[in-house]
Formats: sequence, C-alpha cells, structure tokens
Amino acid sequence: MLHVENLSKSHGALRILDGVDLALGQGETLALTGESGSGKSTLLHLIAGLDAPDTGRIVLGGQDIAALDDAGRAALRRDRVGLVFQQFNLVQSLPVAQNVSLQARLAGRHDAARNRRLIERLGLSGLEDRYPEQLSGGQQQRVAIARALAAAPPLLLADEPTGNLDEATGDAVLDLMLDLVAEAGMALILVTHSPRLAARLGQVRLLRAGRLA
Ligand SMILES: Nc1ncnc2c1ncn2[C@@H]1O[C@H](COP(=O)(O)OP(=O)(O)OP(=O)(O)O)[C@@H](O)[C@H]1O
Repeated sequence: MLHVENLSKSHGALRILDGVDLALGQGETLALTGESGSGKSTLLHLIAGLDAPDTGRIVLGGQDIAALDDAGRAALRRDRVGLVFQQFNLVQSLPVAQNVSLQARLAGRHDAARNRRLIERLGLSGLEDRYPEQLSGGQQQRVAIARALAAAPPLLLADEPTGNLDEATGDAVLDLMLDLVAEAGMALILVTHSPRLAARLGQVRLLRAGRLA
C-alpha cells in the first residue's frame, strides 16, 4: 500500500534524507526510530504529501504522490492518510466532538457510535463541548489521536503521538491505537524514541545518516 523509493531531501546544504527505501503492506505496522534531527518528521511529512522530495518516489495506494497537484495531495490526505503530529493541528473554532468527527466526515466515513466509543476510550468523556484552548496538552494530543482513528484511514502516520502523556497513559493510548489499527486493518508508521514502544510494532527501522537501517 506504501512504496517509498530512493527518497532524498535536503534543507539548504544539509542532506536530511539520502536514498530512503521503505515498503509497507496493508495493515502492517512500523516503528521509525532515530536520533533527534535524523529526519523522522521530514520523512513523515513527505509521505503525507505536505512537502516534496528532491528525488525519489512515494507511491501510496497505487498513486504516485509527486504526480499530484496541491488539490490532489489534499484529497489524498483527506481520504487515505491520518496524521497525528507533534503540533496537534486541531481546529480552534470547533469543540472536541466536532474536531474528532471532522476528518471522518470529510472522508465520508463518519460513524457516530464509533466516535462516541473513541471519545470514551481516550478518556475525553465530559470534554466534548470544550474548545482546544481549554484542554491540556495531553488532552489535545488524545483529541488528535481520536480524530485520526475516527476516520480509519488506510495509512496512519503518527509522530511521537504519546509524547505529551505520562508513561501509564501513553501506554494505554498506544494499546488502544494498536487495537483499533488492527481492527480497521490500517497500516501505521509510528515515530518513537522509546525502544519499548517500538518493539510492539511489526517492524522497527532506524533512520541514520539519511538512510533507513
Ligand atoms: N524547514 C527546514 N529548514 C531547514 N532545516 C530543517 C527544516 N526542517 C527540518 N530541518 C532540519 O532537518 C533535520 C531533520 O529534522 P526532523 O524534524 O525531520 O528530525 P527528527 O528526526 O524528526 O527530530 P526529532 O526527533 O527531534 O523530532 C534537522 O537537522 C532539522 O534542523
């Protein structure tokens, strides 16, 4: 479902990615590890079509991302990719419940019962009518996770999605993510610094010197 071939990306004189190859099948899970600054977020942004590579190919669900224009990439993100990034990108003008349902609605996959279940299981019950600015960082992170899971995209990209949570809550949220990802047959790329969390995914890859080991 995802093929990344010979991907390179520089920022100015700094070569961040230098020939990255990666393949992920439907329902497969991958932990992306590497030192701070090794390019993990850069790689996720490229796969999400948020930025363009210098060279290489990204084929998602049979579609070459580079061949799409801005509108095409936006549609791909709406329909096929879920993002949980470090900046949560919640819609500040919408309450929690609507933030959670937003992507699912846009993708035509809204399911009210599923939404309620996610809100409950992510410990957000009672917060449905609050606005993002009225939430803690950890609560906002859980809203972002609920939103991505609610839409059940074929591919979920998560950049340290439990980084703002204490260990016990983070473990519980990761358990839930892995359960729901498996249940929906979603593929997952999870960036994490934690070897303990990484070991729970199907494969673990290390990004070093611009390449994936
Ligand atoms: N827009 C940009 N312009 C210039 N340099 C950038 C830009 N974005 C990222 N970088 C640099 O690219 C390198 C890789 O950054 P990236 O955020 O992908 O690393 P990371 O592995 O996700 O790090 P962390 O674990 O700290 O989040 C870093 O050296 C960073 O400073």
